[in-house]
Amino acid sequence: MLRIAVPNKGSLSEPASAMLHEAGYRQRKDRKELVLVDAENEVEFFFLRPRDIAVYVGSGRLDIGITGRDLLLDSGSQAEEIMQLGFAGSTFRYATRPGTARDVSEFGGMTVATSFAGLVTKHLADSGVDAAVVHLDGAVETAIQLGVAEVIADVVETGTTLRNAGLEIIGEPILESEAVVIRRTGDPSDDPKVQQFLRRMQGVLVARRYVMMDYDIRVEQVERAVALTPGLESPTVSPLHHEGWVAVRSMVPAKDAQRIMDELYDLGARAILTTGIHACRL
Ligand SMILES: Nc1ncnc2c1ncn2[C@@H]1O[C@H](COP(=O)(O)OP(=O)(O)OP(=O)(O)O)[C@@H](O)[C@H]1O
Ligand SMILES: O=P(O)(O)OC[C@H]1O[C@H](OP(=O)(O)OP(=O)(O)O)[C@H](O)[C@@H]1O
Ligand SMILES: [Mg+2]
Repeated sequence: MLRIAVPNKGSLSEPASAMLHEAGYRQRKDRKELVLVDAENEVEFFFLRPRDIAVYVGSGRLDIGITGRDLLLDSGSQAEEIMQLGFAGSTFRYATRPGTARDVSEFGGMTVATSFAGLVTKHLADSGVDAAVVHLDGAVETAIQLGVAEVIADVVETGTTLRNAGLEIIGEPILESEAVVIRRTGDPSDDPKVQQFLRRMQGVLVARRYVMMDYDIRVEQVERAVALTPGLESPTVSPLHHEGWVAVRSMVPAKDAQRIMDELYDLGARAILTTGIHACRL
């Protein structure tokens, strides 16, 4: 059985379970369930606090896990990223009240409040800045107002929380984060069970990002049309009964589909159809 750690709470939890469900795995119906065996797929899921996942995987107790890159790096565990999952995207940044500092280099002697003390301590040391770090569990934006720190370091998605607290971002992002699959550092990369899991997850990503496009076009225009729809490998081109015409089938990025349909139409393509992809193995 492949033993997989899944976030049980927070921003990572629901999208992780949704993705696993789309990949054909059983998921828990009750949020209080801590362990779930999916016998058919020979997988056992452990629903754990997002912060603890890298610890379990890094110690080798669980084979792989889903967590955030920021949590992985903060934990200092012996675990590494093996796949990006494209959700829970955020940046990790410093912020202060306006006028406090223009750059990280000016944080010397100040206190930085954060829930990611490992990450921040390392970043300050790497930047050669001597600042104190105070660890808080959450809602760190309020720490400045309450006089616990002059600087905070926190997850920023839209920036709304920072704005509402009257804070401004300082310096470049410490890190760009998203949900990732992790394994213990140095574990063999060719474990067939892990490989199968990753192929399934990859299939979900592709099914979410691409649509299938079909169209008919005159033979003389095929090369120009195919340049617009190169597909992942190469488009399928089949003869039509109507002489001088061919049918083309190709995967295109969902976000570009409408623009590509317009451009194909202008090239003379007709019967242009897009259909969703439910699952795939590349
Ligand atoms: N607003 C957000 N947008 C995108 N990702 C986020 C956001 N907040 C947290 N994350 C990501 O979620 C992970 C943190 O998960 P965790 O469950 O510890 O915190 P949380 O989502 O803030 O939940 P909680 O309600 O427990 O504070 C990190 O990888 C972080 O980058
Ligand atoms: O840039 P934004 O879109 O505003 O999102 C970022 C905020 O979301 C998370 O907070 P959460 O609501 O999880 O509270 P927490 O601080 O207690 O973790 C994170 O810690 C930031 O505070
Ligand atoms: Mg939070």
